[in-house]
Amino acid sequence: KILNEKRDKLEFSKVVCGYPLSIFFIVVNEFCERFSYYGMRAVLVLYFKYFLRWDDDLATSIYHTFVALCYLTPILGAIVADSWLGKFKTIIYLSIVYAVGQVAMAVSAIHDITDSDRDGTPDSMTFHIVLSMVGLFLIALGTGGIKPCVAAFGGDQFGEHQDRQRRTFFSVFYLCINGGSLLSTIITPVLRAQECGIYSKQKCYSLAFGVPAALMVVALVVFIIGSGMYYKAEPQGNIMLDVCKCIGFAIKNRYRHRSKQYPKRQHWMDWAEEKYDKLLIAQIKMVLKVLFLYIPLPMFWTLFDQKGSRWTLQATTMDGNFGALVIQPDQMQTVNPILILTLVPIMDSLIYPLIKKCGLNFTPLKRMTVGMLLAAIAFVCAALVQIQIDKTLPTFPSTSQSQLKLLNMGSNSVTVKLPGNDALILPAAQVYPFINNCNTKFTNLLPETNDLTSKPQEGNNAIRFVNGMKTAVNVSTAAADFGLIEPFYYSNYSQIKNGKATFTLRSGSQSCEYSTNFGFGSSYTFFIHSTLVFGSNCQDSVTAVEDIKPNSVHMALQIPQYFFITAGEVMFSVTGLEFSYSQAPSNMKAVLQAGWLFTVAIGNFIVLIVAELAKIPKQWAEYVLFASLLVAVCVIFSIMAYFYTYIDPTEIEAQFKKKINEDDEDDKSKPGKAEVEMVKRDSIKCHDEYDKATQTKM
Ligand SMILES: N[C@@H](Cc1ccc(O)cc1)C(=O)NCC(=O)O
Repeated sequence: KILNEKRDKLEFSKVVCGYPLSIFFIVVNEFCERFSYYGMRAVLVLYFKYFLRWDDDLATSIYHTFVALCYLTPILGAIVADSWLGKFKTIIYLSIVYAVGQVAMAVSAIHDITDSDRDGTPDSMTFHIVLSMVGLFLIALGTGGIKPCVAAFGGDQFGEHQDRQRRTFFSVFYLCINGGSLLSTIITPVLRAQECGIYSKQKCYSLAFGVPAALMVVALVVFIIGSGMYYKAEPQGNIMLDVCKCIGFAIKNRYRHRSKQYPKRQHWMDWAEEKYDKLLIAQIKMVLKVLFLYIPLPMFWTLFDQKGSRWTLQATTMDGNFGALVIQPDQMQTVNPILILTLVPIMDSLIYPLIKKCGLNFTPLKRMTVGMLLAAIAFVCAALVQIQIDKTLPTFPSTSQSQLKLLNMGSNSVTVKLPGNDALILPAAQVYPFINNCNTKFTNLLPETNDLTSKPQEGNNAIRFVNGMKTAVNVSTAAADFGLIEPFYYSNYSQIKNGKATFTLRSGSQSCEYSTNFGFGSSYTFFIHSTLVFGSNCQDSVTAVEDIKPNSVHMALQIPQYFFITAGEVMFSVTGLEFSYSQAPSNMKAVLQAGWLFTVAIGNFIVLIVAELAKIPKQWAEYVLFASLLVAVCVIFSIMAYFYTYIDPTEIEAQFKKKINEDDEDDKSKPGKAEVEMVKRDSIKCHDEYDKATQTKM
């Protein structure tokens, strides 16, 4: 009945170029949903840091917890879909939850709501924190819950004879994911940078969250419009409960019959045969076989998800000047979806057919193995880039050392003699950095200062001023205020972005301007000469002393690592998504999709654990460690894959149903046995549906 219903539905539904029209609504829905998710995610850490005023550690932890939660909730969504509501209703209900969550985030970012004194900052941070946490929880529930359902629901729209089209669908589906995420990761940071507000203008996080919220509503509406065209498989009872009970019974029964007197069975699940239907046992075997194969997979995601963390940090120590275009470190991540949009069509229409033409059978599991190797190569590239960067980094004092910097404020060179060191000549307006073991004490040389102990963060430049004049000077730029600097004293460091900066130097009512260009990640001490005359050009009266060189390794060097990780993603992830669908029994498609997504969640946890425990001092060595781990895991996976036999679940299910049907016919001719069988079958819910399906099919 089910198969016939599906065939009827598919025959009735409109077909465009061999594809069911319903697919159009599903891919547009995915495009909008991914826009919503990645758009919101792109500004989330900044929202925590600058709106909620959390420190870096708290912001990063909550961010990663949220991402991990988004990949844990698919299990919940899949269970609800496969056992209770069906995929269609699950997608609708959870999309509403999702949209409410996005709206909650947008509202939580309106500072005016609690800004009663109208000073631009919220007065009750608790309100904003609670609302945003509720919002994030609903989003995680929604995005994760619908994720396995949408992919599986799309797969359901194809008939048995449409294998090729279904494979293409999964590729197009992946393109839509990346099209949506690419657009949103470009757009939402721009929206965030706008200023908005009712009483006072602040960075517009509410707009940056509001647009993704609107897109989620669009996703829901588009999905509902397609409603009449979908094939909607009915859920077949609480299948997960049946599966758990069946596995539990098999284990218990096996344990009860552990003595040697009982003959062994082919598979440990066969110990459930006394109580459970053979079809259900066969379906569980299919799922377990695939889940077993999933065990090594989280390692791929462990490497893949470091794009957003370690690789972005690496980019902060690099030069992002691409001529007309200046790329910020976090914008480098958009290389991934851009490459996906080019690589998926190339792979599908050129590389895979070419490999097939060469007579090679490039099976899904082989593709996934190659995908893992490519990700390992990407990390080797990252390590090589890191080695280049390390060569350009300054030497900072270790915990047992101190640093002394001497600045000659005079107009002539001076000779300096430090205890236990040779005399040195220090030219005018120059800094001499001196790293010294803590046991040598210098007294009365310089007042205590908090100097830099690492490269400036996020590709910014750390700038300070030293005032060599006899009068106090006020220094400011559009982005920073250095305050009033007393005579022969220095300001604190301020962070300045790359590009041209103009500093205004002011003393009383008089002022002058000093302009200069900055690269990425440098540090300068600007020395204001005693000869400066306000009201005239002060360009020649300020000397820039370079404390830390600007980043000199170009960000373009990250492109090879992005290329390899994305090529790996196309081979691993796009293939894995389709593999999880095609190898799942009909009643557990969403569950296996959720299993696939669960490997992503585990991968994210491994990042957190390894980063915490390993504490490898050299970043390049950590990259090499991750690459080696993935190669080791890849070898294990290829051995497991070698022993995996591909199945056609529809075919197996049909054979079982046919067999059950034949047995039924036999039983009808044997008086009394049919009743016994009926009682047995009543206890297995899914059995009936399949039985009927086979009868109609035949
Ligand atoms: N390639 C990722 C999407 C992506 C986009 C932008 C980024 O900065 C990072 C990742 C992908 O396709 N993921 C699968 C998914 O379902 O989201």
